[in-house]
Amino acid sequence: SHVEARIRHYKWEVKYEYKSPDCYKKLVIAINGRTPGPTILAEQGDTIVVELKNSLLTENVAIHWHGIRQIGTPWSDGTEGVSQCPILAGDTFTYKFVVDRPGTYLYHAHYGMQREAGLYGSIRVSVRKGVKEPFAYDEDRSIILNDWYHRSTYEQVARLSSRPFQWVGEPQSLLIQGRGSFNCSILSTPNLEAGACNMSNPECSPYVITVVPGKTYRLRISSLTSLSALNFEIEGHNMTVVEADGHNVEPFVIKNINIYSGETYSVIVKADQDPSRNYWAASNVVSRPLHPPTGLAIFNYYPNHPKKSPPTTPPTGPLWNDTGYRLAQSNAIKARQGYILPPPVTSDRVITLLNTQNEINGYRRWAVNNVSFTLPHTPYLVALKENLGHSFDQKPPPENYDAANYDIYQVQKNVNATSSNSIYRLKFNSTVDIILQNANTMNINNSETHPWHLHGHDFWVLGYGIGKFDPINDPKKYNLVNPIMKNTVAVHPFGWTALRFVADNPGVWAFHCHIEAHFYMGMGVVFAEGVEKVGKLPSSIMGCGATKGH
Ligand SMILES: O=C1O[C@H]([C@@H](O)CO)C(O)=C1O
Repeated sequence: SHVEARIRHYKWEVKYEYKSPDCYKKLVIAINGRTPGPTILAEQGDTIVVELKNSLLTENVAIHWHGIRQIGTPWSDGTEGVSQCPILAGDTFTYKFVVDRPGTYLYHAHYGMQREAGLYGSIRVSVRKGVKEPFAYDEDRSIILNDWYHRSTYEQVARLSSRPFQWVGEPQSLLIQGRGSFNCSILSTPNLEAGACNMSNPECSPYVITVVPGKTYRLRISSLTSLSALNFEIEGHNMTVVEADGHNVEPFVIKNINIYSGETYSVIVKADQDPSRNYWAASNVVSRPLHPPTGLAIFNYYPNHPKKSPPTTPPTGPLWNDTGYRLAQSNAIKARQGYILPPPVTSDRVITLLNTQNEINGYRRWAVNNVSFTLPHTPYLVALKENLGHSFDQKPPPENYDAANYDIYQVQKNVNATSSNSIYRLKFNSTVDIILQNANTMNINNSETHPWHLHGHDFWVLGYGIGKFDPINDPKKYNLVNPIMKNTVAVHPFGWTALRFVADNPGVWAFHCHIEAHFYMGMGVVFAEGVEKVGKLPSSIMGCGATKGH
């Protein structure tokens, strides 16, 4: 039977407010007074309308709908410099798009480094009424994991753009659904003025997941960290992974889950342990040696008091440098039987992207194939669709690097890079393979984890490896049988990840490292396809650069 799709209308006001998510008071960017912002709850096929008022007073904004492909509405992707001009302070902008598939998605700021100021939230799209999911549960909960910095986003970008380079450092705390606990006693006295840090502030009491003994829970766990790769665990409980980035996964049971910024997972957890006590739900940083204390929430068995501390020591997570452990989980994820969308067996084009840390005029940058990404002042979508001439670099970025002579285990001999508005023009409906190749940073014996996120598409994850990608032998090992489709995937230290996607969504789409500082420092590219098929652009996305007065 035909079910009428609904319009879900939201009115949001984006505003700076003082909040204490981890007990330390700072300015955050809130939506209707909240961080994380309101959860968007919808059903497959619904239209989401978000009327966004920018009340930041002196700052622009843009919001990206992470995992939503924006088919037919590329101007609603919310990516400043790519799909729209920024929303000016005082202006109201309306995002309108269809959530065409069920699953767990996110939204967050996509302008400068505003995401890390707290502008983010969940999108949960349920199956149409009458449609049965291949797994059962009694309750459905969304939990966003995050890391948290005490410096303002202005200080962060100023540090990253300074010479000599000033790294943003490790976050001060880890948040679970917007709550963390910073140890105020380690602050020097002057910072304590006016109660700037108060560990008994109710705003930073741990998030509580209340469960009824014997019931089964679908927990939608996602990460929007600025920097950290995380491992999440519910003490004493196994988790069965059933969904990743909106796709059903062949179920697998794990004790804890590695999750990278921009990823979403659904896990099934049964409240089947000793109900006389509570348990810790914990997030721990992996892949970096220095890290903030464990992020803690309480897995509360009803009717115990939700604030009753579990009697045990919280889980500390796996060894931070156990890449093999994380690689094994990456390899364990397969598309679920009955839900497999097989990839085309061959591709039309292979683009290899070497990820390196570089310098330009002494400024620290990240680059792919030695080209560091900068956003143009005129959004590509408008520039291409309206033929606004040379408002961005026309020179195609490199499709490869000198693999035969490049040692991924050494600091690059010449760290100097160039910069560009790197845009790859893809033939409409062509099949494209991307090989993401990781390498040593500018520090000896160091390679980091990079979660890459693609806008406007899902890609098949064909394979992972450690070491340099072998273009002859590694493709023979690709999983073309039941690869999972995702929109965000990890590239492990000194490793490679191979992806395939079909360029079938008219528009211009960013593809970038989801680490906030790394994209800001140039770790990204842009894909354009079928722009001539894009409908009439709304004038509301214009008003900057060459689009002024257009
Ligand atoms: O971009 C980065 O800079 C630092 C470090 O390499 C600076 O030395 C780091 O860990 C990053 O991810």
